[in-house]
Amino acid sequence: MAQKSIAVLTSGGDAPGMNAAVRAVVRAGINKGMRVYGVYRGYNGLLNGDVQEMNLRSVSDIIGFGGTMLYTARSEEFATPAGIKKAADFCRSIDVSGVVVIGGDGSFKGARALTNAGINCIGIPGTIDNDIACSEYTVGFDTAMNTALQMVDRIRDTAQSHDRCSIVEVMGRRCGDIALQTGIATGATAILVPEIPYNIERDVIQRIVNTQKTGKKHFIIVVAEGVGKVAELANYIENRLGIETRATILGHVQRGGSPTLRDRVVASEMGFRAVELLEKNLGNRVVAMKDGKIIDLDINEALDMQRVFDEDLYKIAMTISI
Ligand SMILES: Nc1ncnc2c1ncn2[C@@H]1O[C@H](COP(=O)(O)OP(=O)(O)O)[C@@H](O)[C@H]1O
Ligand SMILES: O=P(O)(O)OC[C@H]1O[C@](O)(COP(=O)(O)O)[C@@H](O)[C@@H]1O
Ligand SMILES: [Mg+2]
Repeated sequence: MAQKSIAVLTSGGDAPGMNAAVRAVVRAGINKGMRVYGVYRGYNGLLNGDVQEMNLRSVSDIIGFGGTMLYTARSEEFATPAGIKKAADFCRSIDVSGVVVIGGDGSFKGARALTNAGINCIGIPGTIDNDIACSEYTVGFDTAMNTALQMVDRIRDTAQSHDRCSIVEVMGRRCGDIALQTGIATGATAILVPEIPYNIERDVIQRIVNTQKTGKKHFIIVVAEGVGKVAELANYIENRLGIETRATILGHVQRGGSPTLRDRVVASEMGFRAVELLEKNLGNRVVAMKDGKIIDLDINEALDMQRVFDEDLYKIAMTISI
């Protein structure tokens, strides 16, 4: 029987742990007797023929590195019928029958389109945002949260020294998970997320005033990117309460850095599962986490799911940060 060839690519925003997933795909594939190609710069690599056959040593020493050794991109050309056909034709030209796509929901739509064009694709959730509905965990989330935690702890030191209020915006696109987790872990007086409608007077000002009454003099407010407007909020608090207030947007610092143990382990498990699926000639599936276990499910089912925000955790945060 001819040797099976598969490929692996990273797409959309990078996330710490993507390298660990690439390593797992390459090593598991070779271990199963497959030829494994690394595709550079997301789907663009399939359009430009920018691929390299990997060996066991091609992925040495990358498990602890942030970013992605395969680089990543957002490709407009790929997301067209002509682009998808071109990518599928290129895969056929090098005998690649399956592709592991490590990325977010946009990348999964691309994986579905490529599978429909005849190349089996398996998605692995790789994004710091944790915004993939089908999976309770996405590779990169733990590292990003821990980076945000360290940064907010530092901001708290200076806010405390100056009796100030500090507002910190964290990433997450339309998802408030990084904000919620970071807010709890840093004891934020208020946490604003896009999933929960808020009222500035009730959910920020009143919470600050209540804690002032019990002697608190510095305040951390964590705001999700999907809520934004942190400079306006800082002005509002300063004018309304006379508390000196500073706003910080953490930004891309959250996307970098060495992946945590959790991200390395989950990425390794997910990469291995993706190769097992391709070995069985399955496509159009997404690897995910459910109840702490690695599962896989149909990509259409995955893309149709609606994310559920952890309102119970939000209520706990609001109850104990007083
Ligand atoms: N509906 C779609 N059909 C085909 N390809 C898509 C589709 N949506 C996104 N893609 C491809 O996936 C890439 C990454 O998607 P994007 O939404 O930017 O990031 P992420 O995967 O992190 O959510 C896009 O640049 C595009 O090439
Ligand atoms: O790096 P860019 O293009 O500025 O994009 C920023 C966005 O990417 C993210 O960091 C990660 O999102 P994706 O994984 O979906 O690409 C978001 O939190 C943020 O909104
Ligand atoms: Mg996304």
